[in-house]
Amino acid sequence: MLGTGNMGEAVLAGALRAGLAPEHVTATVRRPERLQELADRHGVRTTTDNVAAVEGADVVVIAVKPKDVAAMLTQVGDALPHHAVVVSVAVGLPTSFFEDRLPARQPVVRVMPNTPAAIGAGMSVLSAGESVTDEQVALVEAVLAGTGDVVRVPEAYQTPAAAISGSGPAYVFYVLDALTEAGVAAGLPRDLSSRLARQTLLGSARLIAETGEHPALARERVTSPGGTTIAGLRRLDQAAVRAAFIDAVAASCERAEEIAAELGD
Ligand SMILES: NC(=O)C1=CN([C@@H]2O[C@H](COP(=O)(O)OP(=O)(O)OC[C@H]3O[C@@H](n4cnc5c(N)ncnc54)[C@H](O)[C@@H]3O)[C@@H](O)[C@H]2O)C=CC1
Ligand SMILES: O=C(O)[C@@H]1CCC=N1
Repeated sequence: MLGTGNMGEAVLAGALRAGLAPEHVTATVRRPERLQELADRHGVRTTTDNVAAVEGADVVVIAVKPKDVAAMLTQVGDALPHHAVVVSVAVGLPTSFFEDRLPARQPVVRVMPNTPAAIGAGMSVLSAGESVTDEQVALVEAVLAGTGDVVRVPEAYQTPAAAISGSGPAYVFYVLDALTEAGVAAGLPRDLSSRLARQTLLGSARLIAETGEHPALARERVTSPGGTTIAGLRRLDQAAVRAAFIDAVAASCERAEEIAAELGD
């Protein structure tokens, strides 16, 4: 794991929970004070030496910010074992960005995970590059299996997928925070409001997951004619909340394209 920050550590934690042996994992960081912290929390080997970390590796996950990826590839490219699958989680950067900067035929897999990976409840979308075998994709899927659901998609879907499932937890936390504040505004103690909002979000998500029901139908079953819910939904429609979500996802997609353009691909 090269660059073990928020996302890298979440993927690491999920994979370890599902049985990946910590002694087979090396996590790199830039700041030496993170070395002991990561080793204590996860039992993995840690180092600031990216080149040493990739020696003998079968899978090399690159989890630095998109702007730091090119320098990382320059640094480790020649040290990568030929068979090592390079897995990128960087938003915006296509597999060709990596293939153009790595030795010929180095296998590259692009993954967009999300932070619930840390507790095995993540969503990852995966796309294989030019030189990846089915066995190598299966190996990456096996590593990711502990982080939650994994789906293989055409690479063209990576940008919108990043906007829905990659950034999505932030939007959901935003809604949770807003609902909690709304409860406080309506007179509930903060702890109680937070508990009601959190369990409602969890229960609603589980209900949809377990019944497979369309969310619009599930919403209709909460909405009594002339009742309280329709009064609230009407305000959400007046505030164009649905359109705001559509705009938010479009803005996220635009930003992904911008990042790719800024970084040369
Ligand atoms: N945060 C999220 O929810 C998601 C992030 N991503 C992607 O994950 C990547 C990382 O994002 P975050 O974890 O949020 O950022 P972060 O800043 O928390 O993590 C990046 C880590 O890389 C380290 N780093 C930078 N250069 C390094 C080097 N040369 N050697 C070793 N370590 C180095 C930094 O010190 C930092 O700990 C990005 O490419 C982002 O697009 C993808 C999906 C979701
Ligand atoms: O905000 C970002 O750029 C990253 C990518 C998807 C989620 N977080």
